[in-house]
Amino acid sequence: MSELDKQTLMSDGVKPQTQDKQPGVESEMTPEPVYELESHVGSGKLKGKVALVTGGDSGIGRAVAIGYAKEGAHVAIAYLDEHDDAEKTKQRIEQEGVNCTLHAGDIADESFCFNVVEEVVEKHGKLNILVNNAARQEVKESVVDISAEQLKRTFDVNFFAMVYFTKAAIPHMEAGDTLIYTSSINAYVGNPSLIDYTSTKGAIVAFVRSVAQELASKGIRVNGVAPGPIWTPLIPATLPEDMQESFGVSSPLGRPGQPADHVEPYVLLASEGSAYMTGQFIHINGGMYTSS
Ligand SMILES: NC(=O)C1=CN([C@@H]2O[C@H](COP(=O)(O)OP(=O)(O)OC[C@H]3O[C@@H](n4cnc5c(N)ncnc54)[C@H](O)[C@@H]3O)[C@@H](O)[C@H]2O)C=CC1
Ligand SMILES: CC(=O)C(C)=O
Repeated sequence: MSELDKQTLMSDGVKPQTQDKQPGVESEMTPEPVYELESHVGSGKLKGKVALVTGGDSGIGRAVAIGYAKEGAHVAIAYLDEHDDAEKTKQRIEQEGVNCTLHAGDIADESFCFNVVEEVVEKHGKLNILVNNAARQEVKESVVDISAEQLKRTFDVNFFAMVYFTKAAIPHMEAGDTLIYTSSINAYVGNPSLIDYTSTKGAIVAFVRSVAQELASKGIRVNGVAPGPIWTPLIPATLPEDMQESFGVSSPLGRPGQPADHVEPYVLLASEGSAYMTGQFIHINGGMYTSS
């Protein structure tokens, strides 16, 4: 049994629970997600680098932000308004002896995205790693129930914001720097109750493959991660309790994923260990989908 299985023992599934606002709050979850493992001992893979992680206050982004700090990177976090989660993450990052800055605001606003990048470069002097990870979702039974407002908001936050951050970051990046995007298993298998969300995740896959080709000649690598069912605030904040009943237990590995399952794959994509990878996606889904 892995350390993660021992710590979480969620092979019976999650206890369905609801939060009344999105983004959800990690400290209100029972059990709280596992975002850090003792088995991840930093070895300076990102020493002196500067990383910006959107959605880095909680869930997958928090795990990645702390993992990068353990590897020696200074970290900036963009998030909407979950200030308690963000402060807790900042405190943990600073325990690693690196700097952390918090940038609260709505990434649907293009000027906010450009300002965050400028603030990061001003404060830290450079930007080496951009993790485009923040997202939202709303369950609807049918495509005909998706309002124009929901469709626009989901694309604004999940896809257009990633494009804004990418455009803002590239002028500050050089050979060896990396861009990383969070997609979803849903982009590969479809999801009839998250059609707009799933479409944004498909757009991200196409975007990564295209930008990777553009930036290869500059030595800037562009990759992504496609998580499966992961126990994060997004779940109680957006999925009805009946959809949480079987969350992750039908995966071949028999449990929901945890944010901590993402740390070392995101470290790999940010570091020299993946020097010959670009335009690729790593699938973290307990074996629920096996392809590229
Ligand atoms: N939890 C899961 O089962 C899966 C999650 N993912 C993806 O993982 C990524 C991270 O999500 P989780 O860690 O699951 O949840 P989370 O709720 O911890 O993270 C979502 C983040 O997005 C940020 N955010 C949302 N709207 C924003 C806005 N308008 N402006 C600024 N920030 C905003 C929130 O502040 C939050 O930090 C997302 O891209 C999600 O689509 C993909 C597949 C499965
Ligand atoms: C699989 C997936 O993307 C969610 C959020 O459920």
